[in-house]
Amino acid sequence: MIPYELPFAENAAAAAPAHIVFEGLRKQYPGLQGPVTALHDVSFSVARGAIFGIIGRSGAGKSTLLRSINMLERPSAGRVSVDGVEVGALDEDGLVSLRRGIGMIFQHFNLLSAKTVADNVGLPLRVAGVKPAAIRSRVAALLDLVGLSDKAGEYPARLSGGQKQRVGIARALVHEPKILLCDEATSALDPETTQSILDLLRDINGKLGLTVVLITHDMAVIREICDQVLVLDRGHMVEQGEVWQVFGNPQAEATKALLRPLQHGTPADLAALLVPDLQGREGHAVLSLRFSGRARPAGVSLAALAVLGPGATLLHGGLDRIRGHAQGSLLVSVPAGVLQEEAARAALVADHIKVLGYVPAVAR
Ligand SMILES: Nc1ncnc2c1ncn2[C@@H]1O[C@H](COP(=O)(O)OP(=O)(O)OP(=O)(O)O)[C@@H](O)[C@H]1O
Repeated sequence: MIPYELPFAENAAAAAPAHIVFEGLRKQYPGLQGPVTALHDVSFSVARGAIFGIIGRSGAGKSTLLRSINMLERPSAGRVSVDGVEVGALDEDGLVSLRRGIGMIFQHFNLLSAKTVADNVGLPLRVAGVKPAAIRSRVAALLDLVGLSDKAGEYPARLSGGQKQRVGIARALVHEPKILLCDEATSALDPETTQSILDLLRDINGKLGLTVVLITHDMAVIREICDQVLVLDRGHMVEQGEVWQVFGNPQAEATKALLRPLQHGTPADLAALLVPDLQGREGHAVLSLRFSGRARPAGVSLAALAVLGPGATLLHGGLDRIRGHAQGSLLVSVPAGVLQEEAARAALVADHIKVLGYVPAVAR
């Protein structure tokens, strides 16, 4: 019998035309001990309507790369194009108009404390000379979009971090941008608030068709919201692709290190029991099964797991669903000698299977 499999959708954004293109981007800053190269020959593109994540450790070059999109940082070499226009070649008026089409939100919100929520959101429109009535209606619509209609008259000091970021998002959207840049937008927030802000960003991406480019050092943010990810390491692009692919089969050391906190390692109590072989004693083998989401995107059928036999025990691990691909790892114990590694591989279609060690019967 063929097990029923849930359908899964491939990411449409991956096939969409490029909205932002980076070609051979290099950035050097002057430093006390000579120039610091923050970006080395970075080339990639961001599809229109995608949520694109840039991740890397501190100092990897994320901010420099993000800020090159609206020319807050000018590259030392190479070019950035938005909608086919090279942004480095724009004159002052061109830059003003480019920046109106690119909203930006920040880790520390950058709100003006002496202005109310409504005034913070409306300020860019006032600066642009928009009439007060039009400002009022636009601000009201945006506060409604971010769920803050009842806070229009409040001052930022009386808002929570999540509410302040919602104001930041509303302000970033005043000029109806086509691109939203998010600079560590959830790094100052607790996990629950982070989730609500990511939900809002996804909602805005869907409703307004915005292209979202975000930088973060947190792989959980990438997993939660992004379609595509680029990994930077000391200014070099070390990995790029669809999020499920990069998570399911990371290649670069930097990616593996960034993913480690999210992975189900071997719990310490179990690791303490493991021996390299049983030396003729009875016991269990502990296997690690890893599923990358490629072979069985819809999930791992219980019928496939049943091949491990009635003596098998699921010990630890789990599957995540990333953009329609189920992936993760399971630690299982099976009576030693009953199951050959190759047989398990063939039956389970696990992408990676490894014997971690053995637990002698007495210690189990
Ligand atoms: N204005 C500057 N002058 C000199 N060096 C700079 C400047 N801005 C950034 N750098 C250097 O460029 C490199 C990349 O910095 P960048 O801020 O882009 O990294 P990042 O990945 O965003 O780091 P973080 O996560 O800590 O913000 C670092 O070595 C940094 O010290």
